[in-house]
Amino acid sequence: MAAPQRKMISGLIAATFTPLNDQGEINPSVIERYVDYLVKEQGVRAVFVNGTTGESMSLSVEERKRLAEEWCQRGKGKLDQVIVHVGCLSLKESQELARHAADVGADGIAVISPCFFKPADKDALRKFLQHVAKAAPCLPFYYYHLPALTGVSFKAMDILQGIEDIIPSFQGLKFSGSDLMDFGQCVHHSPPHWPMLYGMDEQLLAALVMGAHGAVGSTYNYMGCVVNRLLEAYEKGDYVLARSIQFQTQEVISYAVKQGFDTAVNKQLMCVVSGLPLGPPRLPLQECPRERALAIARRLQEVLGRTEEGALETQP
Ligand SMILES: CC(=O)N[C@H](C=O)[C@@H](O)[C@H](O)[C@H](O)CO
Ligand SMILES: CC(=O)C(=O)O
Repeated sequence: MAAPQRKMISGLIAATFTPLNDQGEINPSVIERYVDYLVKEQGVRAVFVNGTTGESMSLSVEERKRLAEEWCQRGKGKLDQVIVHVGCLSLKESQELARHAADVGADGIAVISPCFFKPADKDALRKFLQHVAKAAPCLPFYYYHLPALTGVSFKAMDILQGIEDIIPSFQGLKFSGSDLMDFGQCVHHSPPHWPMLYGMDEQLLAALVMGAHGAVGSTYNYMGCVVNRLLEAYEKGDYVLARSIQFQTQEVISYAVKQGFDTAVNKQLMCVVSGLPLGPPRLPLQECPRERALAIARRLQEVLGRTEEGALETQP
């Protein structure tokens, strides 16, 4: 069965954090407020749930199901799309999550490569993806390319080539790598209705030039409103403004990197900026000192302020 036609996803997609309570249990009750925060405060209307940022590999299958369900339910009428990442080390678990995502009304599923036993070649990975996709044949399927974390670095282009023949529901790519030639080849050789989504927030503008339709990232949780202006400027052909906004987000991210930016720090930063009680990360990640997140938040505040002024300065 072919996947039904849905509106092609574009623009910014926030890779969501997983709310935990102080006991370290998932806390889905925060998700309703989280949705409202993204929509109202960040102008972000699409989410990528249970990915890297959501610490999916540290969650149980049951927890991932509960979170996917809550995001789909709470997002109804508010979010344009809820994409659920269902990649696991176990094919069976990925299939179970794919079926579940279809049952709870997700708009798409994404899968990374297994990364303990790694696929020996691109065909092994393509077969793995195919077997997951088959469990939810009506859901648009995205390949999530994340070589730095999976250690699986076949060219995304080699995974995509002719993939619609083995995965009829194949629908696009989330490319979290820095190889813009590979990304460009994916754009060049894919049908125009496959969204090509870029995942390194610090160099989104370069990916837009290369043909990205949108972006999935962690920083859109708290810099979505700023990066939306980058997208607008790019659409209008104001590359000077687009670049100055990208430079500003780079300043925030590079400052954060100097403070030891990882998913734990990122989550704490989101708590500080949004006021949402997202709780600690789960082991093996460890909570970062609040002072560190506050310092990054302050930098962010300064830079976002400058973005406003910078934007005004370049207006005609
Ligand atoms: C590995 C990882 O989590 N990547 C995120 C999503 O793809 C990004 O949004 C980064 O957090 C961001 O680009 C900052 O480096
Ligand atoms: C950032 C991203 O795409 C993820 O959390 O998976």
